[in-house]
Amino acid sequence: MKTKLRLDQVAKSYGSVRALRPTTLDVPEGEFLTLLGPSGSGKSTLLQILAGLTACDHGDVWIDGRLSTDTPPHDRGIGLIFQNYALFPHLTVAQNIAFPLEMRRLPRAEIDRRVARMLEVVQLPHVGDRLPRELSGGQQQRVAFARCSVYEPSIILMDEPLGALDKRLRDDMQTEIRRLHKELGATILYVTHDQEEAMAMSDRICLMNDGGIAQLGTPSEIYFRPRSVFAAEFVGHANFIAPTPASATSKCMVRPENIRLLREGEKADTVVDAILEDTIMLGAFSRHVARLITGERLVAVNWSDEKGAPHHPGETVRLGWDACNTVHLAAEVGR
Ligand SMILES: Nc1ncnc2c1ncn2[C@@H]1O[C@H](COP(=O)(O)OP(=O)(O)OP(=O)(O)O)[C@@H](O)[C@H]1O
Repeated sequence: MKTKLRLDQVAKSYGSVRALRPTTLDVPEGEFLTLLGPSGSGKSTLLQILAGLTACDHGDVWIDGRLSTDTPPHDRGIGLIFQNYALFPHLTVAQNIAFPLEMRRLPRAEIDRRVARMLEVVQLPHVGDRLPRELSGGQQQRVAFARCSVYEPSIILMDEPLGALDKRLRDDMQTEIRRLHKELGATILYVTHDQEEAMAMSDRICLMNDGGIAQLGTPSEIYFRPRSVFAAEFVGHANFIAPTPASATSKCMVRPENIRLLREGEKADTVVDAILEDTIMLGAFSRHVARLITGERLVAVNWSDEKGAPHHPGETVRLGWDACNTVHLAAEVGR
């Protein structure tokens, strides 16, 4: 697969603040890559360097196989969408979308054709004559996407584009952005600090911490095979368990759905006794919280069982998990 974007040992500091440690990252053409991480982990800095809006102190940026470290933003062929995607309030939706094409002095007929097509793509064919304030937040977001995509950038950078929207609208827009990604075939770099959003949307997730890449992998790899305590805790719930004497790692982890509340006589590679503190029935799943003699709490999420004996807080239960579901963690990966 052709590499679309490459960061080679790119680093950035603001005075004494190290916003980005020397970072190397390859993004293949057509990939949807999400930068996920806590506030201040360097996500926006990385995106801004790619966009050319911030200069890096060290390293190089390659776009489409061309050295682009010093290329000005408007010559990078990159579309940008940020959280405060300001549409021009005094221009109609169609005029907003046409704007980048007018800047590029395309013929009028070509502009009209592309604007009409983009309005179809974002499924807003009838709002071209409206002003932005006559649209809902989600519709405005789609217009912003149309304005950014209309000149067909092959790379689109999005920094928390759904941050300002409510949950329902976010869900709809996530689906919409995925659909547009497929339709346009663009390479998308997407910044969020919302792990569920990252899981739902990405081909790969670049998990960032403390100005560096903590882990790079598919959503499934990051969830099931986190390499560090940070990665295990940042994505999903992590049950930390004592490492076996033979293992060289400092900590081990099991996901809640891999810990079973064992029935009478049921076996598992590791079995521990615990006091059940709480059971919450969530529909298809039930979530159990149990305390070990050592005081640690484990969370188990199992299929709900209508016919099984009901569980009560305070009762002693047996929890079990299998060796293949035990993940060995290195504490300091990515630091
Ligand atoms: N212009 C600036 N001047 C000084 N420090 C900055 C500047 N921009 C970013 N920083 C610092 O660099 C670090 C990384 O910031 P960055 O915005 O890249 O993080 P982020 O992961 O995008 O965070 P958030 O999710 O809060 O947007 C932070 O410590 C931040 O305070």
